[in-house]
Amino acid sequence: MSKVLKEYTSEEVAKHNREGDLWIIIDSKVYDVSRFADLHPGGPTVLFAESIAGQDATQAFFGLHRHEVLLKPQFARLQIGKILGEEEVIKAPVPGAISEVPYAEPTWLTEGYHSPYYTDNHRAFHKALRTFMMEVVQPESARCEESGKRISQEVIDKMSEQNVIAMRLGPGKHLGGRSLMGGIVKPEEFDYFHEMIINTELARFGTRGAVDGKTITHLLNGLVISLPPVLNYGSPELQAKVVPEVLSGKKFIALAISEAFAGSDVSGIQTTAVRDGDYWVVTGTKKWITNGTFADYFTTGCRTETGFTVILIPRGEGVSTKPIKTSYSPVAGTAYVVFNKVRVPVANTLGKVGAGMSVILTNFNHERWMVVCTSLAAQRLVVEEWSSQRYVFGKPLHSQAVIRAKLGQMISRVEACQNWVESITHQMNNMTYNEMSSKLAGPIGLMKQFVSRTARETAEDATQIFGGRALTVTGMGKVIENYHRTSGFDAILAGAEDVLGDLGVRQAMKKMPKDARL
Ligand code: HEM
Repeated sequence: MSKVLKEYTSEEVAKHNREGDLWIIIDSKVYDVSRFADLHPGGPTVLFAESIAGQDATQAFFGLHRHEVLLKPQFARLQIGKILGEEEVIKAPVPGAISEVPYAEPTWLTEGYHSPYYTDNHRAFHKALRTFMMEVVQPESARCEESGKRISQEVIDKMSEQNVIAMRLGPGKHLGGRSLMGGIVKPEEFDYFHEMIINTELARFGTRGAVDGKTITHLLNGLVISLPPVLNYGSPELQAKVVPEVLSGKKFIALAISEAFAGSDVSGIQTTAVRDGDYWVVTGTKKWITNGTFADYFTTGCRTETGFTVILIPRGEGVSTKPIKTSYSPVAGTAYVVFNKVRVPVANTLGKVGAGMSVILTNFNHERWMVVCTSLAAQRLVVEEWSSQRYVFGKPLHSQAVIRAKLGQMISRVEACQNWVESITHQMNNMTYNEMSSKLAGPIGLMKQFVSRTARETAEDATQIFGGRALTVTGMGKVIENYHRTSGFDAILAGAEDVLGDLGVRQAMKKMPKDARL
């Protein structure tokens, strides 16, 4: 129940203007900061200034703090009343609401614009999902940001109740019989635009890596890349055991391909699996394994007598993991994994022995497209940050032409990427799996290269605009700092940027008509 707030006049507030008896007004709300002053991260003296103590400090406050500061319970309780006859102007975000900041949302979500791709069902799904994310996932995500711990089982359970985990794998038979977002979308209706909505909403929390976005995104990314080989190539018995455990969020799974020796170069892999009756004996190490520190299963690339084979290894005797420190979140559980003579039933082989390459390749296009979606959403969030510009020489920063030029570039990039990914998503919705493999591998490679390059350009531009603020992990520039630090990851995850650009051109060259001449 919200408490009834006392009402004061500005004159009454002005009387409390000294150390030990200090009130201020922010956006019509009256705060008693008498005792807080000594604890204030910006120090007490700034609060004693003549223009602040007992005064309306709205502009000074919003020039130095994000709005979320006032919403934190420990600071919200400093409010003792409001100014008589005035109402707050700056409102807390409403779960599910669409941002009104220009270009903060794609056009399909912007009032008065149209899209050929999204139906009313996509819109209803989006609204329900954003509300759920803001109410359930975002607060947990913020807690994890501070603690460095992975998200709680309770939140994972809530996500699996809505079948968010299953939906992250995209359309398909694994959705059969499930109630998706409380039944808003039927399993057979669920398409790649629904999945794109999930990917973008997950990445929309404002910070990546150590914080919100990737906390959650990465927790589930391990699954998105490692479960499809089980779904597509596991024996019925293996699927019946593993898939429900993972999709209900009770167990975790990681893709274990890359090694310190070989990066993602599958031909250089040194982890071996040697047959011993009905068992494989697996020995070797894996590096950079997303979700590895807490995974219960590892979809593992092994060298076998006849080539490269993928085997599902449960955590057990001989499996050990240790965290790798990266420049983003420990919550992603990035691990170094050691397999020491691990005995795994041969029945855990995914696909044919020696045919592991096709098992791994099956999912590449989908994974790269997913990275594009999440990277794009994070890029758009950086564009949204331009709404909170600091004042320089008495004017908002964007009154400078040089800043507007940068903003123009940032907006153009995010809109170009958005249009490209929507066009590709439309193709995915209308192609068979084989058509996607032959027609989209190249364009998705090129698109991923483009999106991750623009990400870094935008990170640079935003850093210049935000100046020193963009260097600090907390405070006004925190979204930019995080984006600048982590946007380069998307250039590496799911295939290095240059390699993917090259793949795109090589695929196109294959389709060049023999008689093409100028
Ligand atoms: C209810 C009132 C206030 C609360 C709860 C509050 C809280 C905070 C917090 C949490 C920070 C750390 C920000 C971060 O890095 O995450 C901070 C920093 C700061 N605050 Fe406040 N503050 C209040 C009022 C004010 C006012 C009125 C001023 C006016 C001058 C002010 C000046 C500063 C400064 C200069 C910093 C350091 C900013 C920086 O490092 O960039 N604060 N405050």
